[in-house]
Amino acid sequence: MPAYLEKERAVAIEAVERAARVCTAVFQRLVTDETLTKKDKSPVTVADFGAQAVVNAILERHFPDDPVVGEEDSRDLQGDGGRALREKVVELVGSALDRPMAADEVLRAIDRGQHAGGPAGRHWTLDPIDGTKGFLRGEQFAVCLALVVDGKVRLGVVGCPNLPYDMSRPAEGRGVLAVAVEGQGAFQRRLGASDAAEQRIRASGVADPRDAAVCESVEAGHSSHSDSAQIAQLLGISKQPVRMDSQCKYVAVARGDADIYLRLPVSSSYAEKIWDHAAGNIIVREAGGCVADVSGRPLDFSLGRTLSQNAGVIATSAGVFDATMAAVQQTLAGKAPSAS
Ligand SMILES: Nc1ncnc2c1ncn2[C@@H]1O[C@H](COP(=O)(O)O)[C@@H](OP(=O)(O)O)[C@H]1O
Ligand SMILES: [Mg+2]
Ligand SMILES: [Mg+2]
Ligand SMILES: [Mg+2]
Repeated sequence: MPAYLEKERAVAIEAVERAARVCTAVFQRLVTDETLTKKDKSPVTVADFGAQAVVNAILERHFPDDPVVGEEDSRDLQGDGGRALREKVVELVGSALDRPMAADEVLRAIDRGQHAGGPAGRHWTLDPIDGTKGFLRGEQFAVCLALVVDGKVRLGVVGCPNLPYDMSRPAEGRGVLAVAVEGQGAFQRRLGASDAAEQRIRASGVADPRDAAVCESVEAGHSSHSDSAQIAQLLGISKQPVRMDSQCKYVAVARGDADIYLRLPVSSSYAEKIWDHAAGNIIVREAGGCVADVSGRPLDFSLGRTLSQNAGVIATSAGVFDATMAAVQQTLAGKAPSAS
């Protein structure tokens, strides 16, 4: 009998591998001149669209009935205004899939990501490039894909093209793919390698919070750096936090490079998106770590496209979770983030 989600796992890995290749190819060629700005002010590039089209086309081929909750939509690629960008995306997708796709097929593939999500049945959730700002800076970013069944994340894949495979030996190359299926543990393999040997990964065994390493977003607009400094002080941590974009932070906790990932709300009106957390969440939990929001509640992926009942994210190795939550609550008590 095949293992639970065996085919889904293999297809998700293939999709993330191909999308990661799209992203790195674009970075080499286009990133300098093809940036536009979405309404939410986050930069989005031809690579976001190309990667979403590639992943959705692969998912559709293998699982035609599965809907997708994806970050991007094709609006910026439509009509005369979108022509130049559309042509680049179509060319990119054709070369990534080894077969040409017509423009309308590419737009349709991107818009397969418009599903509303929710508690019933299966859906995938995709962030074609998480950490867009890191991508544009040539730093960390990740291609993130997860499968949600009956409101719970059951499979997650995070591809990190710029993350060293082994942090203690950075000269040995970059490119990590982390994968986890519910109940089966978390693993890493080299991204883009013909040798796809997998290695089990585990969160750290650190027990004394003073020894913990903290990671957080590079962007102070995504997570409060001043609150994290206060939390670190309460925990007696003297080391500076490591700042890194994207769900690479979950991978860092899942393999013990870091012990605590803090994502502390800056605005009370911002709802975290499911594609920003689904894959990383299961990878940390299957590596033996813990994930909750700033109130200690588990992240609820059953409510649609956002984590509307959660605020912020705290992911840690198991031994420092309680102490971290206590310091988070002490720091945030009576401090409501602004509504802007
Ligand atoms: N005010 C805010 N608070 C928290 N996260 C935010 C935010 N505004 C944007 N983001 C999200 O932060 C993600 C990047 O996370 P990080 O800061 O950990 O690298 C972005 O994903 P994209 O880069 O896919 O757009 C975006 O969805
Ligand atoms: Mg975005
Ligand atoms: Mg994202
Ligand atoms: Mg994104």
